[in-house]
Amino acid sequence: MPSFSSSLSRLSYCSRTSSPFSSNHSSLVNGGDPRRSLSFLSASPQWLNLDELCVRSQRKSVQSSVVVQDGAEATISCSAEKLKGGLLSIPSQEADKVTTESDGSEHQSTVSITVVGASGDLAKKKIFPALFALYYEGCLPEHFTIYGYARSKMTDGELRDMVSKTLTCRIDKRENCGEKMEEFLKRCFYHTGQYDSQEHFVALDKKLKEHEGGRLSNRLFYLSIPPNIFVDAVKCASSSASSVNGWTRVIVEKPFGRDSKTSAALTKSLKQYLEEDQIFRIDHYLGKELVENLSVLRFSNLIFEPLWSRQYIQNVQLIFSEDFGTEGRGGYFDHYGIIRDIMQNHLLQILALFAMETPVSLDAEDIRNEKVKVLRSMRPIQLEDVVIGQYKSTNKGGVTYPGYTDDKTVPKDSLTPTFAAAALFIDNARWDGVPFLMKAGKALHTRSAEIRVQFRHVPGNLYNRSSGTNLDRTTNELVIRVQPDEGIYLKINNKVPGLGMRLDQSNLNLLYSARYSKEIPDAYERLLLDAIEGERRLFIRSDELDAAWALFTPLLKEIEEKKTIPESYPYGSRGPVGAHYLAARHKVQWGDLS
Ligand SMILES: NC(=O)C1=CN([C@@H]2O[C@H](COP(=O)(O)OP(=O)(O)OC[C@H]3O[C@@H](n4cnc5c(N)ncnc54)[C@H](OP(=O)(O)O)[C@@H]3O)[C@@H](O)[C@H]2O)C=CC1
Ligand SMILES: O=C1O[C@H](COP(=O)(O)O)[C@@H](O)[C@H](O)[C@H]1O
Repeated sequence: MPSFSSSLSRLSYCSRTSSPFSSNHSSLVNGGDPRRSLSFLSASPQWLNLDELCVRSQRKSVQSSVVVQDGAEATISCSAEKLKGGLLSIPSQEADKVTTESDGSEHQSTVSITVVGASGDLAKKKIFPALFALYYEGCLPEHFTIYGYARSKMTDGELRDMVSKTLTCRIDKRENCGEKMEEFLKRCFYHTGQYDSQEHFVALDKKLKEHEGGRLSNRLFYLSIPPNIFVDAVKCASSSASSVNGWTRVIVEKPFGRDSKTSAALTKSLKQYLEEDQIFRIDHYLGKELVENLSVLRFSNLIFEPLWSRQYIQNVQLIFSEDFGTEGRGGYFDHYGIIRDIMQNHLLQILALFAMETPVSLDAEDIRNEKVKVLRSMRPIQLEDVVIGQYKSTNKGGVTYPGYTDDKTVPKDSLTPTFAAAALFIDNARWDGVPFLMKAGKALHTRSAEIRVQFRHVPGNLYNRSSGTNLDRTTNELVIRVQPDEGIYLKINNKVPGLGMRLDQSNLNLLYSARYSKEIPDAYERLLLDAIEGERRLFIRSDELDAAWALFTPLLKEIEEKKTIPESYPYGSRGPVGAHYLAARHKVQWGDLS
């Protein structure tokens, strides 16, 4: 089967790297006036013409040389307002370039990645392993350095020991893995510092410069720290350790506030030190393979797009469940609860991607514009359309599973929901009246995340008369299984083979592990690579965030003010029964339970 791709996307996992950071490569876009055509080297070549570059760089001071078609250098200069806080002063895409000097030599760029909060759980579990996977796949630039930054005292060697314990080799590619790990670890360093100390960030800057060796330096900071110290760290990183000649970007982990007000305050504070296009708000669900595939499924298959509306779809279900509790994260979780932890971000982002209109292009801004429109068209969520639950201790097979409030970091009288189900509506022409049901819970019977699309019944019920099959009960269902066992299947009705006429329901099944031998990259790999490349499509823009909080804040406030008591459910169960009544009120049956 031939594979295909657009010029902006990866052909396959990291084939976009086959060139970019290591080779000199200049070509013409536009096909027109060569002086208006710029050539940049970035992982997925991002072609910009001069006008576009100037538009993107507005409010920034830009003056730099670029390579044009004939190999000569041109200097571009767009008007500029000076930036605050000593932040970067040239557009991100530009800093990925390799400039050909007049003597033909190359001035290569380098990327320094600082994991702020490197001693923490997320850094160990996800960030360092993802960076290693990118390195292993040849996705990182030739010149890169990784710095861990945290208050804990550690030497480079101790960081390497810590990191090496969580690095894994891909199942499908074990050759040279040990060697690659060694090479990778040699590129990892550690700097001890406080998050609010300019002095400590100045010292970091000095070390980064030594590694950058005078190259064009690009810097990525990953804030893997609790949210109350985001702003301190951004302030110090931007004023004391941002790049002077390349881009500086900051990946911010959730939670982005806990309601509209706190989220707006966080955005405002971050924007004192960063431009919006430097802020990469991560929602790791957007980096999951099957979530990425959602738009491909819909917009590249003629058979789906015409059905994607209220005319054919009866309801859509977005389901997240985990078969473990808050173990170890109770302190964080109790302040947020499942609605903020999963629904307001992960599930809502999937909903927006699912329901958006066709974007003008696959450009980040075009996609995010469409997502925002969906979020802003959503009907305020009514408390009666929501069920909340909290898991309680249970004993199964002689094993006692703890209840949520048994966690020592959780107050005994906590009303924080660990489960929620909700019916949401999009009041626009495409989705009028279609319930979008969300369900998210911890300590349930299984770990899974899926999108279920239940279609309307076939009118006429022809087979009811001849074979007793009530097609109203066996409607088509499209299931996109995000995890585990990534796959897409469509439930269809078919005839049972034989001389009689009996109907059955079967699955047309695309199971990824059967179809593709290559291991699916972790979401953090995709997102880190995108951040390095300046691809913003899978990151949350501030207006998206505002719209998401505008939808959930009144509901959260009402639940908290009314001190709504969550329905309890046993650890390891299918959640509170209230979720079934909620679905039934909207004439829906949860697909994962039928
Ligand atoms: N862990 C996960 O699975 C997920 C985490 N996140 C988010 O990612 C971020 C990091 O998560 P995680 O690694 O679990 O967080 P941790 O609680 O492990 O914190 C990370 C590091 O920050 C420092 N730190 C912790 N508390 C404080 C404090 N009160 N004041 C100053 N420094 C502190 C510690 O480093 P030191 O003491 O050495 O300075 C710690 O190692 C958080 O925003 C979290 O919400 C998001 C999704 C999933
Ligand atoms: O953001 C979060 O996600 C994890 C679940 O992520 P997954 O990729 O393992 O499905 C969840 O456990 C955590 O509570 C939440 O903060």
